[in-house]
Order: sequence, then C-alpha cells, then structure tokens
Amino acid sequence: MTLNDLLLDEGLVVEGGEQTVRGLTLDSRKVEPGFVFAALPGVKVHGRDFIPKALTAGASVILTDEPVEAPVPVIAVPEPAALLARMAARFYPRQPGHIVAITGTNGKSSTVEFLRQIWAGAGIEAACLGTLGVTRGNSVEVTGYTTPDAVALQAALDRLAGEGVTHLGMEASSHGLKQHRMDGVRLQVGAFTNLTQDHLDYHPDFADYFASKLKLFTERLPADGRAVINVDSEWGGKMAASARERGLEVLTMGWRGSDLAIREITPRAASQSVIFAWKGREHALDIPLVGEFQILNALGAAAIALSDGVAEASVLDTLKGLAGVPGRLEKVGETAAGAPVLVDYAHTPDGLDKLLRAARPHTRGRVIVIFGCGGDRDASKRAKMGVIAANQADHVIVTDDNPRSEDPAAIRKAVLKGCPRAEEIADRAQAIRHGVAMLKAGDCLLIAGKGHETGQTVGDIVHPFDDREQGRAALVAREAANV
Ligand SMILES: CC(=O)N[C@H]1[C@@H](OP(=O)(O)OP(=O)(O)OC[C@H]2O[C@@H](n3ccc(=O)[nH]c3=O)[C@H](O)[C@@H]2O)O[C@H](CO)[C@@H](O)[C@@H]1O[C@H](C)C(=O)N[C@@H](C)C(=O)N[C@H](CCC(=O)O)C(=O)O
Ligand SMILES: Nc1ncnc2c1ncn2[C@@H]1O[C@H](COP(=O)(O)OP(=O)(O)OP(=O)(O)O)[C@@H](O)[C@H]1O
Ligand SMILES: N[C@H](CCC[C@H](N)C(=O)O)C(=O)O
Ligand SMILES: [Mg+2]
Repeated sequence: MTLNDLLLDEGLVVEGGEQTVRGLTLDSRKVEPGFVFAALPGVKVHGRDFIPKALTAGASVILTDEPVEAPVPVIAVPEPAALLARMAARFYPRQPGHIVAITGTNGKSSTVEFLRQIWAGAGIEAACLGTLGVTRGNSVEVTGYTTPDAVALQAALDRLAGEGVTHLGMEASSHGLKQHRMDGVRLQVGAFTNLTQDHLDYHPDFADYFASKLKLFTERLPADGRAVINVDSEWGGKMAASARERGLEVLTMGWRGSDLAIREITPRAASQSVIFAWKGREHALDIPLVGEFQILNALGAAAIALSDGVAEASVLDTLKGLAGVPGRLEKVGETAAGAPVLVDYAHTPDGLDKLLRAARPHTRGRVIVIFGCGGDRDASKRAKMGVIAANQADHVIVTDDNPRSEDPAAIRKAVLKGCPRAEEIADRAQAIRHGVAMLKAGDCLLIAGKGHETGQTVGDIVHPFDDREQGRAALVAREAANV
C-alpha cells in the first residue's frame, strides 16, 4: 500500500506519496524499514524526541503535529493521533461488519463479554476486545490495554474480520477516546454503563473525564448510529440527552430505563431472580450470577443485543446460562465449612462499594476484604476506598496492588487514612493466606483489585502473581493445617 493510499480523501498533498508503506507505529522502538512513525505528544515526553531513533530504524515517513526537519516526507497536522488512526484503518482495511463500543467507569469488560456470549448463543460469529484481551470462543489473546493503540486495534479488527467475525463488542476507555485510539473504527452502536471517580491522575478533572467518555456519542458514532444508555445515574441522563441532540437513535435501560426496564432483582444462593421488561413485555428468569452490578451488566448486554434484533427467546436462553467473567466476582473455592473466597476487579470507590454490597446478602457471617491501590494511578481514590471498606466490610486487610514506581508503604498509608482500624499486610500473598486462615463458617473473603491480572508490577518489574492461584493455594494450606 502506498502513502497516497493511506491518505486517500484526507486532502493532504505529500511529497513521496507513491512510496510503499510497510507498517505504522507510534513507538520508535517498534519502527522497521518503510514504516510511518507517528511522533505524538505524550503525557511524559513528545514523540518527536524519538524521530532520530525512528529514522535510524528505517522510518520512511514522519507524522507529527509541528513541522520538523527530516530526510523523509513529514506530515504535520494538528491532530496526528486522529490521522494515524484513520491511516491505520486504511492499512488494515477489514473490520467486523457490526461493532459495538461500550464506555463507562465500571462494567465495560463484563458487558462486552456478556454481549459476546449472547451473540454466540444466537449462532453469530462474535468476539470481544478489552481489558481481558481479544476473546473468541475459548481463546483469549492478551493486549495489555482496555482500548489498544490505534495501530494494534486496527490490526486486531482486520484479523478478526479475516477470521469471519461479524460482531464485535469493544471497550472504549476514556484514555482511548481522548487519545483518538478508536478514530478509525466503523461503529454502529455505542453503550454507556455508569460514571464515577477514576483516572484523575490522567484527566485534569472529572469534567474532562466525562467529556472524554461523551466523545463516543458526539464524535465516534456515525450520525445514523444507535446509543444504548444506562440512565440510572445523572451522567447517563446527560449522555442520552447529548446523543439525542445529535439525532442518534437512543435506547435507555436500567432501573429508570424505558426500553429495558428492570423491575426486580432478588439475590439467591448462587444466582439472582430477575424481572425486567423489554419494550413493555415482562420477562422473569434466574441468572446464575451474584451481585446486582453483574445483573446490570448482563441486562446492558441484553439491551444491546435485543436492539440489534437478536430474538428475545435466544437472549433469555443465554442469560439463564450466562458464564461469569474471569476475575469478576469469580469464586476460587471455599473452606471445608463452606466460607467462599472470591476474586474481583473492584479498583474504584464505586466498584468496591458495589462489590461489598453485593456480598452482603449472600453472607451470614463477616464480609472480609483484602485490597490495595495501584501506584501511578489516581491517588485521590485511595482514602475514599479505605472509607468505603471500613464502612461496608467487617474486617479489612490493606495490601499492595501494582505499586509501580511509587513507594508501596506510602500507598498503603494513604488507603489506611480512610480505614485506620484495618490490618496492614504488605505482601499480597501473605495477606491472602491470612484472610483465608481467619475465615469462619458463614464468612466470605473478597480479594479485590486485580481480578484477572497475572502479575504484580513493582517498579518496572512484573512479578508473576494471580489472586486466584494465591486464593486456591491458601485454601489448600489451610486444609493441610487442618483448620
Ligand atoms: C496515560 C496513558 O494513556 N499512557 C499511554 C500514552 O503514554 P504517554 O502519553 O505517557 O507517552 P509518553 O511516554 O509521554 O511518550 C509520548 C510518545 O512517545 C512515544 N515514545 C516513547 C518512548 C520511546 O522510546 N519511543 C517513543 O516513540 C510513545 O509511544 C508516545 O506515543 O501512550 C502510550 C503509547 O500509546 C501508551 O503506551 C501509554 O500507556 C501507558 C503504558 C498506560 O499505562 N496506559 C494506561 C493508563 C491506559 O491507557 N489505560 C487505559 C484505561 C484503563 C482502564 O480503565 O481499563 C486503557 O485503555 O488501557
Ligand atoms: N455496573 C457496575 N457498577 C459498579 N461497579 C461495577 C459494575 N460492573 C462492574 N463493577 C465493578 O468493577 C469491576 C471491574 O468490572 P469490569 O472489568 O467489567 O469493568 P471495566 O469498566 O471493564 O473496568 P476497566 O476500567 O478496568 O476496564 C468489577 O470487578 C466490579 O467490582
Ligand atoms: N486497568 C485499570 C485498573 C487497574 C487496577 C489495579 N490492579 C491497578 O493496578 O491500579 C488501570 O490501569 O487503572
Ligand atoms: Mg475493562
């Protein structure tokens, strides 16, 4: 493919446009001969600092925001990240025909996975893409991001389409939307779960966080697109109003939803009885998931599929047998007396609150929670999560969760400000062993924050670590000690 092909319809005149482009990247370390190197402004540095390295590695085109001197064609535009995304979409031309993007603070990974199951249950070739990676049937390929960079994303879409995937549910993170990672994606549907505090390390304030999420409806969806919005929060109402203003078809769901209206959710031992109405027609069923938030996610996925025209009977059938999402309220085992150990990915104040509330109706004894907060991430979450844990749990153990470049003790101290009576156990494996050892009949242990993650990042090093394995090992150790 030539550079001119990649710039088709962009209205740009570039010297050397007939040259063949062999690839694109925004990372100088990934440049190969014949590549376009996109030198983008970043949080820490500007990609232009790496242009010499990229040229040495063989970059044959530079895309950036200000004119620079270089011995190869330079394309300077005000929004190079957006142009990179559109060029990547031309370089990797195939995409699944039907793509749904889901945004919101919590529930994206769960909703895209439930949507994938609902589509697959209706015989559709479906996949989902997000924090857990690219999931198709039983195969999961880890990408490392919730919304991968534009080039990685377009390469994944092209491959999925080539493999026959027609329907894709993808997560739209606020980073992804703000950084134009999704600009080349041909979307049909956008969905919204909820909006509460997160990522205030990256977004200067909550308004910027909201504005980034809103872009899905105001900029990313085409004018004839559809929005499926959970309107239980004031933010959902605002998203729906903006989407309507733009002329999108808007469907609302949730306790306050009109198209999919939740009527009743009753917790059972290992499932929940749910009554909801779709377009006024009521359905009652048992969904084999615990936690009200999981039902909201499952019904969010159902609303999307139903609005696509998937048959009601098929959607209901899949909901009745829905499989849980890895690391989201995942039960890893129980003590001999039946006290469960669950792993969850709650890593925001609202997520932790919802998680602890979810456990309560299923627990006769104490709700015990182990959690920490990530380093180099929104520090203002820490004490708030401490307060929530102190208020909602009966026993709190504060430990480490990916301290990254920060001092782990300082992170724990910030969390403990909100829950001064909590136990502090720095080593996460030891915290888990301790939490499991203290379980009595009727108690429940929640290990929160890492979910499906398989590493603990300390400094630049990722140490192998999996809460689920650690939970199971601690149960075996407890058994061996005959507690
Ligand atoms: C905060 C954030 O979004 N960071 C992402 C961002 O980095 P940055 O703006 O800090 O980049 P920078 O280090 O200043 O560098 C500027 C530019 O120079 C380039 N560079 C840099 C070094 C080098 O040697 N050569 C080079 O070319 C970089 O690729 C970048 O384009 O752009 C980089 C290139 O795409 C990403 O790798 C990086 O992800 C970092 C590793 C990260 O941790 N991101 C997380 C926070 C993230 O994106 N999370 C969201 C949401 C998570 C969720 O809620 O689920 C996600 O979608 O995953
Ligand atoms: N609808 C919801 N409302 C509130 N909290 C939720 C909801 N769904 C999930 N959670 C909490 O958030 C955690 C993460 O869920 P999930 O992975 O589905 O969210 P996400 O939006 O993909 O998160 P991320 O921003 O990390 O990609 C869950 O483990 C749970 O604790
Ligand atoms: N994907 C999210 C959640 C990470 C959760 C937690 N394990 C942490 O490291 O903070 C993030 O990068 O902010
Ligand atoms: Mg996610």
